[in-house]
Amino acid sequence: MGHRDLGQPRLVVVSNRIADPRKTAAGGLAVALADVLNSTGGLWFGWSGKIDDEAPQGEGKVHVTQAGSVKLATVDLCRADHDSYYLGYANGVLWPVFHYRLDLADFDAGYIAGYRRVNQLFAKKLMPLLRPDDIIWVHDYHLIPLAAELRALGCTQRIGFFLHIPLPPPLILAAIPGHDWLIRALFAYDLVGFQSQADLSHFAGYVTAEAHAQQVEEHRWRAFGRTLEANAFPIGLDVEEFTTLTHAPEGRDMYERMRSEYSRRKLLVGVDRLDYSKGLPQRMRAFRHLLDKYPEARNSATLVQIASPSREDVEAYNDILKEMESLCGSINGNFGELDWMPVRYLHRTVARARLPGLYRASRVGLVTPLRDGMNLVAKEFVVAQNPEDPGVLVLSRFAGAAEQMREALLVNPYDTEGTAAAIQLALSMPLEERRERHEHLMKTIRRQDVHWWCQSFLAALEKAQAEVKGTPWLRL
Ligand SMILES: O=P(O)(O)OC[C@H]1O[C@H](O[C@H]2O[C@H](CO)[C@@H](O)[C@H](O)[C@H]2O)[C@H](O)[C@@H](O)[C@@H]1O
Ligand SMILES: O=c1ccn([C@@H]2O[C@H](COP(=O)(O)OP(=O)(O)O)[C@@H](O)[C@H]2O)c(=O)[nH]1
Repeated sequence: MGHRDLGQPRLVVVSNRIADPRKTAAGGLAVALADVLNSTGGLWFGWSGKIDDEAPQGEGKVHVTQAGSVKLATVDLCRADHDSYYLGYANGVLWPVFHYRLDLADFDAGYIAGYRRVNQLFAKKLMPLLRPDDIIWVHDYHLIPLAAELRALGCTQRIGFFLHIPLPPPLILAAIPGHDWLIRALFAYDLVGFQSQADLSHFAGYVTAEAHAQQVEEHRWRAFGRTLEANAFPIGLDVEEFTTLTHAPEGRDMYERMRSEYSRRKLLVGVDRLDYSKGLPQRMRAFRHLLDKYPEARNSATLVQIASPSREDVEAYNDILKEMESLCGSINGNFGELDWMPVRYLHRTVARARLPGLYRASRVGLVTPLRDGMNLVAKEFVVAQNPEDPGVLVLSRFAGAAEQMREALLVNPYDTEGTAAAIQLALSMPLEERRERHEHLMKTIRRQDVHWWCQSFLAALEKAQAEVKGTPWLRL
């Protein structure tokens, strides 16, 4: 995909997390959007990552810089806004509920006001930067009401929304106090995209049952006086970029080092943010079961688990760190030998440039979330493999990626024995079967890459009927 031509609408991307698109970032959303904007150019607007203790509530300084063909505009947040919007509502309410974890949600009534204030702030700061023919693409659960706030300020441009995380079944969604407000806000967009068909069907179920929406065409629903298009657009990788990274000096160096360190053993690898949705304790228990039940794995399989620190100020994340340390410690204590430690656990972020070498040196990739919007690590692991001697992906059926990646070994991460058996199968899989599975997975990953994702979403948005002028505006 080349830069958007003169005369074509400019792409404006809005997301909470932004990154310099010329550098690598951790977190699937920032990685994917940097890849997209690097090839299209445009404006990327979001939170600066800074907290300004001087700023009053609902206010923040805007910083504008140029990064190659991308203009970056970022806003600071004051502590109270950051805490109620990002830690509170986005990551204390929406994240757990959208990942089916009502038990972890903190329905503090104060959070929603901060969430709304920051969405209003984003709308206010973005408006003056917009051109009449811009096409605006808003990302993720932090910014669901942004289009409605922009519309309230007179924005008539096309606006699309993509949800990177799962959308739960209607009755789980309906547990959020004010859920109707959130879904009503979605109808201010012209197009809403989801990661999977499962998410799309939950959306259809919710709007039909709770908002009495009418389905007017295959992918169009009418409610609150507006018609909205919704569809599934599974996010992909920049396969070329990741392949280049694999063969770059840093990738090769990492590969060589891992191979020589583990020349006598088979490596298993896990790379995740330390998040309860990623199923890390369940993975450790499955690995422990493997060592217990399949003695041939002892002294011959080593699991390298990277757990990148994440959202440490959100209460629901407190326990997982201790649980992981205790599980890894007890596995090493019980099964380790003087010359072999079963688990190498790193509680830190590893630079993305080093990951392909680690993936390529591993016989098994473990991607076993309890729920995940997509999971780009699953795709990265496959792309980094040597096609002549590829490793095997063990993938949770509850990751969005499982809808596309049927040739992985699909597991139920809650089933310790079943997951251990799949790991054992992966460790002993014959070369021919590994090659066949890898070839099929690569075909899908190449066909539905990040450029396909971006082009198909934007093509649908450009076609979506502009119903903005003269629409009686739904006030939130
Ligand atoms: O920004 P953070 O709070 O540090 O969190 C990092 C990102 O996590 C989530 O990523 C999701 O998007 C990925 C790409 O589509 C997808 O593969 C993954 O399954 C999702 O969990 C979150 O949705 C992003 O907003 C965060 O930036
Ligand atoms: O220590 C780490 C951990 C993760 N990542 C990257 O962060 C992204 C994680 O995206 P994913 O979709 O798997 O999950 P998310 O963290 O966005 O929920 C992937 O590109 C990883 O390569 C990284 O660079 N270093």
